[in-house]
Amino acid sequence: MDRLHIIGGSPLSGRIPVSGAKNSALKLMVACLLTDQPIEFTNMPNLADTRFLAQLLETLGVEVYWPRGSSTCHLNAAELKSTIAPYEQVRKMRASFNVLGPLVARSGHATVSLPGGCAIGARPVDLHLQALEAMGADLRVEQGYVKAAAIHGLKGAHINFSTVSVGATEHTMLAATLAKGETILENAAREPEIEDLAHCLNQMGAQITGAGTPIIRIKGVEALKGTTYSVMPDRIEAGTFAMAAAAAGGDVTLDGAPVAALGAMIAKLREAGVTVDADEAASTIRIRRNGTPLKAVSLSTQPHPGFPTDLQAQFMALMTLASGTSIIRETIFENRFMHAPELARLGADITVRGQEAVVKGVAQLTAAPVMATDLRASVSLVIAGLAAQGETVVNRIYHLDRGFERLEEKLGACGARIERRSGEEE
Ligand SMILES: CC(=O)N[C@H]1[C@@H](OP(=O)(O)OP(=O)(O)OC[C@H]2O[C@@H](n3ccc(=O)[nH]c3=O)[C@H](O)[C@@H]2O)O[C@H](CO)[C@@H](O)[C@@H]1O
Ligand SMILES: C=C(OP(=O)(O)O)C(=O)O
Repeated sequence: MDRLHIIGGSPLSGRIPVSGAKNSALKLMVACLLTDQPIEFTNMPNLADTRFLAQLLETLGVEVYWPRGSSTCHLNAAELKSTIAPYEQVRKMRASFNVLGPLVARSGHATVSLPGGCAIGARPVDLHLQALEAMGADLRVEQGYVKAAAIHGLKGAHINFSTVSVGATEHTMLAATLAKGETILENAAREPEIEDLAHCLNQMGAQITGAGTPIIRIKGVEALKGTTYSVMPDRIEAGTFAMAAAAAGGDVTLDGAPVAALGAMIAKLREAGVTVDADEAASTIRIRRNGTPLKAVSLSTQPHPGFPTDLQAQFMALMTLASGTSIIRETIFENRFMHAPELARLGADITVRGQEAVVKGVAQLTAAPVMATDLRASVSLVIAGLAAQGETVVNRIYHLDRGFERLEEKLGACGARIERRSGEEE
């Protein structure tokens, strides 16, 4: 099992290229199921999650051509050989569940394993299922699988989501592209990845308006066609490096950053006393902190355009070093503070009370062995390790490999002393 060894305490300096967005790529890849023509994705991040989804698509009959290390991925779903997404493949990665709607839209039926809960929360899929039912799918849940059929195709529906859900919004949007008639989604999620998916689907011939607002309209079409599409840059990866630079200190410029998608994060970093120069036209964000103390800043995670839950752990790592007390509220997932006890091993002072973490800043973190528990929690430990005195070992980094491409290489290029090693946990 791989682990990271980090010798902290030195500032970061240099440029970091931002990779394609995992959370966009996963839904874009699923869109290939909606057409029998080839699709080419560029700026595709090489991650455990995207490679894993490619394998599931292959199980369904999609021809995948994606050489190792390449950021261009070709998918061709000319003929599907299966409409069954097995437990082993959906259990390991929740985004796999999103093949359900497209398979039903294309083939009239599908059997897809329920994804189940995960470390950060229960994460039900009731909203996904309600939306597909509203579109005329006949659903049964048996032995952990959703069996769905719409032999005469899906039909447009008016759906008002009771909770803002990124996954349910994207899933329904995908399925509605081939439905008969118009689908209207109210209380839709507004995350930038939803706009990215809508742009790609529209390039494929879909008729979607309103993505990025709470009301999305999708006029169903007979068929979609192939396209070439560039995956948007990863705002969570960019935000993570911004916080690493802020925590370790130094001067780092992020290249190819989705500036407009990072408004809430940039505002919080500035409030904390970090100098942030964001240039939307150049797609760069420069982060500087040279000796200025960090100020404690409180926040509450919110659906976009609020502060993203996927950056909460990283911000907490930063706040462990601020002067004063910050209160961090997690409102999206019920169990997303597993990094708190691990950060405490590095000397952080954090008290978790339900959905709130009270972080009292300390003057210095000190190195320790720690354990990654989920994707963003893992990287928060890397951030803390970069700022801590001594050698921190982050164990179980397979979580990290789900969503960060060449992390050690990118940080190492800015002077971080970070190395991946294999073997027994430390
Ligand atoms: C692959 C991907 O893009 N993952 C992102 C996606 O996850 P995901 O799409 O799973 O997150 P959702 O936006 O759906 O979840 C938001 C909340 O709604 C609840 N809910 C969701 C669906 C449902 O049917 N019923 C229900 O109750 C969830 O349990 C959660 O409490 O958005 C999250 C919120 O920005 C991010 O943290 C994840 O990184
Ligand atoms: C929670 C995340 O991913 P997923 O929804 O795939 O679990 C994430 O990207 O932080």
